[in-house]
Amino acid sequence: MAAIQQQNEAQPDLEHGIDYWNQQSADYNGVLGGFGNGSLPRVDALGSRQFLLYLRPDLCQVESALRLLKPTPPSHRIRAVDVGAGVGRVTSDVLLNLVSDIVLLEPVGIFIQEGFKRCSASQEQDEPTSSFVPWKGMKNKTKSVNFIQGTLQDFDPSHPQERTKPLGRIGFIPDHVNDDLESGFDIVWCQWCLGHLSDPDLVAFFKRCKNALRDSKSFIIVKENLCSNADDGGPLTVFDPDDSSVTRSDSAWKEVFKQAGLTLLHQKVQLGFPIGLFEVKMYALR
Ligand SMILES: C[S@@+](CC[C@H](N)C(=O)[O-])C[C@H]1O[C@@H](n2cnc3c(N)ncnc32)[C@H](O)[C@@H]1O
Repeated sequence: MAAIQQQNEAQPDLEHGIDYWNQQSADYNGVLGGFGNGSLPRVDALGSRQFLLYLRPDLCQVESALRLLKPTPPSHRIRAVDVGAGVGRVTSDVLLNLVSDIVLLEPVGIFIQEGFKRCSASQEQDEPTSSFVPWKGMKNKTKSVNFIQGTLQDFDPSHPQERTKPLGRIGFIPDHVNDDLESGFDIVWCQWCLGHLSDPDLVAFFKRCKNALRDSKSFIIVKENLCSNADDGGPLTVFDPDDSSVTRSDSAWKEVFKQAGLTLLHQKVQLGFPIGLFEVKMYALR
């Protein structure tokens, strides 16, 4: 097993990370480090949707089936979990376009409350109140978002409500809500939050996610910043003391995937982001 080189010895600190995010504004600008008002959110969401549809072209059919079969939803509902979800940006702009049920996990109170508020408001109103993409399927209650406050370290997607604080479900309510939550996920979406975990915590988290995949078509998506590999091409991480997170190189990510027993199905660099940012890559794993 390759040793991961670090530019310094510091490791992510859970409380420091959460304190940092508590100081940011509960909006796209806050969760995107000041890049919430330009093209980045739209480019990011389009890249993510393309990546998902490459892996699961059938998700388009789920969307059209939901429209055609209203008000009776199709028997096979596609379920995703959006972890470290901030104000629900990925949920609203990526996942609700393509899947039927989402569990949104976020530890920071101001972020998850904002996501919950926007999602509730979209049930009542004909048009979204902001320039955000509407929460598709919320108004007619064909889709659902389940809000859970908790950390990646504590979260077990096989038992989403253990060691977390369930805040409520908006939209579609199945007959057996708890059974539904415990029956595994088609997609686990992890974006711009895994740097808050040390390697051992991340490996353990991935193993729990792998166990919670619903079937042979299910996968985990990791969309994260990359630093350069070490000079010899080996894994490297860079620590950021501001938010107490690590940025991993491509080799460092692949080393962690290997330790977690995950197979890489597909990978793609996100294009079109402003110059000067870290490279961002999407990995699909099972
Ligand atoms: C850069 S924001 C990204 C939010 C969202 N994934 C997005 O792409 O819009 C990082 C998020 O990670 C969350 N976070 C930080 N530490 C965490 C932890 N230990 N467990 C879960 N989420 C965490 C923060 O609260 C914040 O919402």
